[in-house]
Amino acid sequence: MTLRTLDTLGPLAGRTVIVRCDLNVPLKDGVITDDGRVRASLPTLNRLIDGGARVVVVSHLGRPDGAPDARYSLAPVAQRLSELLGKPVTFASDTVGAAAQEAVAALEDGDVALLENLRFNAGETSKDVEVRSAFAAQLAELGDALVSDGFGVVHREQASVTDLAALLPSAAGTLIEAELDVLDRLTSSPEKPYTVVLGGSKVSDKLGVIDHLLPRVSTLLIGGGMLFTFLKAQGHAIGSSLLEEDQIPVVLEYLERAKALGVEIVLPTDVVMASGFSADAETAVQPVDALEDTSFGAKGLGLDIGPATAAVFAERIRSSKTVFWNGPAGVFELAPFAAGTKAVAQALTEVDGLAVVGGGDSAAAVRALGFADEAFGHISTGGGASLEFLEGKALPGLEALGWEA
Ligand SMILES: Nc1ncnc2c1ncn2[C@@H]1O[C@H](COP(=O)(O)OP(=O)(O)O)[C@@H](O)[C@H]1O
Ligand SMILES: O=C(OP(=O)(O)O)[C@H](O)COP(=O)(O)O
Repeated sequence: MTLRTLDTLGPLAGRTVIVRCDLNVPLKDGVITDDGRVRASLPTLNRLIDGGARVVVVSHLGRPDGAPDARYSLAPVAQRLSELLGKPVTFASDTVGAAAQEAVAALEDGDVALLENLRFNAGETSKDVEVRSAFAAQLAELGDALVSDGFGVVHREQASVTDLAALLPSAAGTLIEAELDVLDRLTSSPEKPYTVVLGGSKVSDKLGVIDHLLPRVSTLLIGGGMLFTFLKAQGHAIGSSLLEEDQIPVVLEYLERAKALGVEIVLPTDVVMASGFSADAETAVQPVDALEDTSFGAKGLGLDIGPATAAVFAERIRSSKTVFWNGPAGVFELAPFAAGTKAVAQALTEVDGLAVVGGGDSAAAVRALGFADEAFGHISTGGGASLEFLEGKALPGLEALGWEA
């Protein structure tokens, strides 16, 4: 079976359509610091509005504990969505119950309501299928059809992502279609040389993707927090840098297999070491066989790839025909450790081919560093989701829409 797309729902004028978006945006003191996911949701929403549907948007934000928590309210998102759509968006203070029902009942054709954070209800993320289905049934009462467009959550088995799709006529929105189109090109017939750049801090989460990618890629560039597990595995002293010791055997096996397959795993030759995790820490660029040879010795933290490594990574990226990048090369949030990530991002913009950025933090990083979305072939709205897709895993939120991997 293939993905059910919007056209399969038929004319939507006058129908009440629930749209499951991923509006999980970063917030600082209640202010949205990167509205990329809201913008990415606009094409589907505008299509439904223009088609005369009554649009009920639902989403999660952060990981509240199944109960209301003001820090995770979607209220600031409702305001941003209204600005971007150029029309009022009614905000309902609950996802189900009277507040939601009233907001939905008041909608005219082409109107939009956003309901409060789905995860304020324990039923959304419950592992108990019955609890989840009961919540999904309450959601289903609010509409006649479901458009699922939250690509960032398709790897989650949650009420609004999977259970709800079984209760209403359902289809994927255009964001999910666009994401799959690009990710499919990365998995089915990537033009070679195909380079994957990995970094970030979720080391063990991401090592699994290497297992699947090794037979498919030409080159793997390893930066970010995960590089230190590789360096340690090769016998280097790494000071107090991020390390997942139990992953050392895994990493050694990858290095062996890469050699056998003729895949090049490029590890840094230099690293920016720091006296502490702060923007005013003392720093020193060190070759990888002398990471502890600074005044801060074994207390030093490796927080970015060094300039020689950044130049090599950039050259490899630029000379590739297909590039996928997940995970910042360093702690880009702090200016002294942003250069590696900036060099990687810049090189991706210069690829003569397909360059894809995947991951919440990687996407936020390129925008924070001043790059325009259009400079890249594609910026995926899902970090975990895009990696699981590349790993070839079954994604429950896509299967609920008819997709078969
Ligand atoms: N050397 C490093 N040590 C510690 N943290 C790092 C290092 N390099 C990058 N990071 C951090 O990794 C985080 C992003 O990691 P991750 O969540 O895995 O990426 P993504 O969301 O793009 O998948 C950033 O906040 C960045 O500061
Ligand atoms: O931010 C998200 O994922 P990502 O950080 O992997 O891109 C999605 O909104 C999913 O959120 P979750 O990981 O809390 O289920």
